Amino acid sequence: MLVFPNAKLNLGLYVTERRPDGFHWLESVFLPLPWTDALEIVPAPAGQATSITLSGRPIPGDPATNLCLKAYELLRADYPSLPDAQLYLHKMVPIGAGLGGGSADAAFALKAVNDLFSLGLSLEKLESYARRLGSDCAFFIRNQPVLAVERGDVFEEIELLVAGIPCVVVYPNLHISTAEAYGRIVPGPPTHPLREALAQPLETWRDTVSNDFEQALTPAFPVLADIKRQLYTAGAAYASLSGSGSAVYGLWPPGSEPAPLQWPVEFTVWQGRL
Ligand SMILES: C[C@](O)(CO)[C@H](O)COP(=O)(O)OP(=O)(O)OC[C@H]1O[C@@H](n2ccc(N)nc2=O)[C@H](O)[C@@H]1O
Ligand SMILES: Nc1ncnc2c1ncn2[C@@H]1O[C@H](COP(=O)(O)OP(=O)(O)OP(=O)(O)O)[C@@H](O)[C@H]1O
Repeated sequence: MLVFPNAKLNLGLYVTERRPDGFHWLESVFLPLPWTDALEIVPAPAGQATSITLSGRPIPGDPATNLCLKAYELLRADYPSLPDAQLYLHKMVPIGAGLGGGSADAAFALKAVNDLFSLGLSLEKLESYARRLGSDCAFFIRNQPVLAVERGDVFEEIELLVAGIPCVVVYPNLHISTAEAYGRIVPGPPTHPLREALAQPLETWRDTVSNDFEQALTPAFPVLADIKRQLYTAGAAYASLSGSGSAVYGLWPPGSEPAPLQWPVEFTVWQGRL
């Protein structure tokens, strides 16, 4: 079975409180972004153990710790009749980018195994497995715009008029560790209530919708502010860091087009529509 795990963007992100377990409460809107990896899962030939073959962008760390394998093993612990499998991951979404790429791979692996081996798991059950693999992971089960609260893994419905609008995402080839980024945050309440701010026209978001990681990370990584400035110069109506960075994105009003932009060769840029 071949699936295409997509990335996500955070539209506003407020880290409101540190929890006793070291995690944080947050409030953010998650949007699916059609920038994808490719993941294939097939039953292994007789006598061959479960394995993963990686291609594309190099993933730091031991392949044995890949989140796709972790997802497979998590289900196998509860469904021992699952056969050995071969996983093939072609990585295209930048890592340590705030785009949730690893979490998407894990969530899509859960969904693919559920379909391939007819486990019959409900979306709620898949979400509860996903939560055990990472805070961002549960979002990718339903993979639709939501207001995320608590650890970023509890969702409320939200109506947004962003489908199809032009978007540019810029990854400055800078891996920011999520744990380290949270370590730089001083939690506090949102400056503007997110749901209300996002109900207003796109052009107003610049003044009312922000990501707490931006202020926390920009002193150490001024390139993030440079990219944001360039996106606004190219006509973006709204620009922001995604998640804990380092990807920065711009959104353009419906019917408009980003002005041509020049980026250093080591940057990776995605341009398309939401
Ligand atoms: C920044 C976001 O991408 C916003 O969507 C997410 O909150 C990050 O989610 P994630 O990458 O799935 O994070 P996890 O793999 O669960 O956790 C990585 C590390 O981030 C920190 N972490 C994560 C989520 C959260 N609500 N509070 C935290 O403090 C913890 O130090 C944790 O050890
Ligand atoms: N399939 C995978 N894709 C990416 N990273 C993976 C994967 N499996 C395991 N990892 C590990 O997770 C780390 C990346 O996690 P990290 O949370 O920083 O980035 P991310 O998944 O790209 O998204 P985000 O920055 O939004 O959390 C990598 O350093 C790698 O060791």
